[in-house]
Amino acid sequence: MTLAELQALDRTDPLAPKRAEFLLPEGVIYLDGNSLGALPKRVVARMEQVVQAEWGQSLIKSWNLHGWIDLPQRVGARIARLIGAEPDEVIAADSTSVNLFKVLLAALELRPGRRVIVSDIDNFPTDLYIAQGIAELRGGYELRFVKKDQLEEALDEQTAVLMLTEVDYRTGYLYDMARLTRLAQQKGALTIWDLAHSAGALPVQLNRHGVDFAVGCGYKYLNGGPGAPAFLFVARRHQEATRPFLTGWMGHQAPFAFVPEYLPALDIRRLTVGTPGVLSMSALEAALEVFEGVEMEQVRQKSLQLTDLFIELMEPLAARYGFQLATPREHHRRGSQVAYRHPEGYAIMQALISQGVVGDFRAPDILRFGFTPLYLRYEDVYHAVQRLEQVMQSGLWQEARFQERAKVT
Ligand SMILES: Cc1ncc(COP(=O)(O)O)c(C=O)c1O
Ligand SMILES: Nc1c(O)cccc1C(=O)C[C@H](N)C(=O)O
Repeated sequence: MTLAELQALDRTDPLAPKRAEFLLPEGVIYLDGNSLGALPKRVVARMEQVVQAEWGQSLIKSWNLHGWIDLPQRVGARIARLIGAEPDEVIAADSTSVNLFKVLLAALELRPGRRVIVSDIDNFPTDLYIAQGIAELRGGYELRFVKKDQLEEALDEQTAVLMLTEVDYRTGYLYDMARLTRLAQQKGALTIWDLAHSAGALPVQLNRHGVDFAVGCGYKYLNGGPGAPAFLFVARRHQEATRPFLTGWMGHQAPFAFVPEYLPALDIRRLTVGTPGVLSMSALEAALEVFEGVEMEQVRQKSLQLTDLFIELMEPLAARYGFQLATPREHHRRGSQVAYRHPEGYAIMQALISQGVVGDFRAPDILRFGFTPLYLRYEDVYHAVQRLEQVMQSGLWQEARFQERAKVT
């Protein structure tokens, strides 16, 4: 497609007006919203209000006056709409890792006779680390971490939990949530889905597929800001039996009764622990307002068009410079990112970033490009590929080869 054709597409794109709701640096094409979402303008205004007016003027009265105490549930309810859940099944809290710890421990308790946790060996490491920690804490568990194509046969009558990330953080591979949930449940196991790379990126249907538990990030496609609170989902049918083990006072039935005995809250609040981070929760709440009036099907349609376009425009470069597509071409197996393998991936990405196209690198050899339909234009995809071509043609990437690796990639 030509640049003029892509600009015409941008003019008729129903999501195009959303871009103006973000603060984006001039001249930068941001393809890393799958790691840290861009800044919604309304977050800036909300921060000003929460800090100056609420904290500054109303001080402690704000917990009631400005609804600080209900933020985790309010934010959870907004996320619920995006992931196919009911408002009372989702709560914002802690980090994804901590939430995974809470729901994995609770899920194992719901399957007491079973001793196996199944996951993908290529899952995001924190998920695997949390399972390792829990297995050590509880003792007697087998961690069955296998390749994607062995997952099905790894499930058996000993399996307590199948724990997966819906979109593979490296390749963008999108799991069949419906099928894997069904297969696990047919064996009597429970499912935990990590939605870090799917919430806000594509339509998720937790209840339609009968998912038991889920967790996810607030700072990627939900744009809540660095270290934004994460969220967790517990299907209503499990809420009463789900035991909290991080039994902090915010998960108590009556936190302000200050009684010595722990009694879990009667609803999903039992999976909260301590005082919510009001500033970051407020930022996430404001960021989620950007999704008002947006249907996830719309987002998905544009996301697939953007990623299709990128793959298409990359074909000649892939052939000439040896980029190997690591992301499935099939729409139903692709998340909202495109990844290429290249032995010089790190240097190439550093050079590309220096030219204003921000993607990232994942060891050992993956160049990763995230596509966020709320603030990306079709035109951006064209320019991103052009700049990559310049980086390769000019040999600029070779200058980055011997640079020291950044601490955070
Ligand atoms: C799939 C997945 N799960 C979990 C995390 C980490 O979550 P947190 O740092 O909020 O614990 C990430 C990214 O950081 C991720 O990609
Ligand atoms: N959470 C991150 C951080 O604190 C620093 C740098 C990157 C991140 C990320 O989110 C990484 C991301 N989960 C990934 O898919 O690689």
